[in-house]
Amino acid sequence: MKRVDERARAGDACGAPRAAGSGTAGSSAAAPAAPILEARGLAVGHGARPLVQGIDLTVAPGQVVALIGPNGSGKTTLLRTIAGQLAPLSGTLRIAGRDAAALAAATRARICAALFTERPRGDLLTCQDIVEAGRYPFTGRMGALSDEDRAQVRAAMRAAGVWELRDRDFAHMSDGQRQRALIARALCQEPRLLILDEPTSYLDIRAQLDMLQLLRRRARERGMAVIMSLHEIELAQKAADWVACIRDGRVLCQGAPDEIFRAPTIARLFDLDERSYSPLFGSVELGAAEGAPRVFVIAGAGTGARTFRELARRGVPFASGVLFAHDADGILACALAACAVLAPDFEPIDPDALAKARALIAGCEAVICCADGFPGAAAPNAGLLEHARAQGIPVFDSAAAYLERRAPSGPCATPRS
Ligand SMILES: Nc1ncnc2c1ncn2[C@@H]1O[C@H](COP(=O)(O)OP(=O)(O)OP(=O)(O)O)[C@@H](O)[C@H]1O
Repeated sequence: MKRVDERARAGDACGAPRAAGSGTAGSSAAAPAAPILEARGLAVGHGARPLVQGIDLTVAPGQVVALIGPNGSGKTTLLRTIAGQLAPLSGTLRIAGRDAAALAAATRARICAALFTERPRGDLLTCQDIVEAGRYPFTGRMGALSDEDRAQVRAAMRAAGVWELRDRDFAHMSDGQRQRALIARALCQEPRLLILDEPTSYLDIRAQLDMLQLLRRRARERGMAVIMSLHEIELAQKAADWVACIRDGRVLCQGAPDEIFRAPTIARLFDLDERSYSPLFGSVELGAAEGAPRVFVIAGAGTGARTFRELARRGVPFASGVLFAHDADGILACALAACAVLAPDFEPIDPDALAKARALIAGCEAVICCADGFPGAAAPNAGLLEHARAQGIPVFDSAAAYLERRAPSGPCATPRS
């Protein structure tokens, strides 16, 4: 148990760790713990030609680092290099303070566990047999498990939610169940550095959250460091302490999630329209329907979300306003509306914004009013409803009501009083 205790102390000493990275973000005031992984000027690739180069990355004990970037950018290649499956092309790579190239396989296996997307065949093996393989770096030549090893296996299987499946034929488990078993195998290896390639693949949303919470707990309580690639950027935003963005053969930028998950950075990394990414929710929307607005939606305080999404799904371009900029409807309208009229939060709505909204209403075939009322600073929006009625523009109370009465290809057929 000495090994575990020492590691736990390393985690405690680490506190809330922060990687040095390449300096794109600020630095912690606390003395940094000795890094478990340190790359300087590292180049990785499959042949002589580097795929990603100039990689400066530091991972401290207890830290969860996410690699994000488009398909084929080299995240797996970097992880395979860290795991020792590929040799670095140039630069330095140090693991637990030692040159990674000089680490014997057995030594590396006592420091690092890795899980990639390939699956072991597992013919004639049970789920527990597969997980037990994670203890082999610590067993003797014969591979006999001690009571302590078995306890570690049981604890890891329980933590990963596969203890109940221990006797199942591994080859006949579902993809998600196998993924959880392989995570248990990696965890029972008690790595100081856990290397995971797309660990959330195959997992349902509940299992994804459970797994990421488990990793965070291990990082916090035992000082285990994690470096993983993630395609779900909203999960990376929530689970990682540090995020490295890989694209165009380099680490485009790296930093704490608050620094990375901003619309311009994510839009540039994935070639997205800036408006479609919401840093507040960490989510990506499908985007606005094309064309001039046909409907004007009066909403606010989250009352418009269903209507916005329904119109977007049906390909109906819409405008909305006047919305407070950081109201949930204001944020969503920025992504889904052809035109959103916004006002500063908690301030009286500016007459210019109201005039703009009235002009948009005049160009629409219908108004959908989702708002229950117009309290406080939203009071002037009541005038928009009156304006629509005075203009003879039909008013509906939901997207469904509007879509039902709309002529298939023309303007709205039946006005609502
Ligand atoms: N064994 C290999 N030999 C040669 N090239 C390879 C090999 N494996 C991957 N590549 C290439 O290296 C590039 C980077 O692949 P890699 O799997 O590292 O990207 P990734 O960022 O993990 O992608 P994804 O998000 O799609 O999983 C790709 O162009 C890929 O075709």
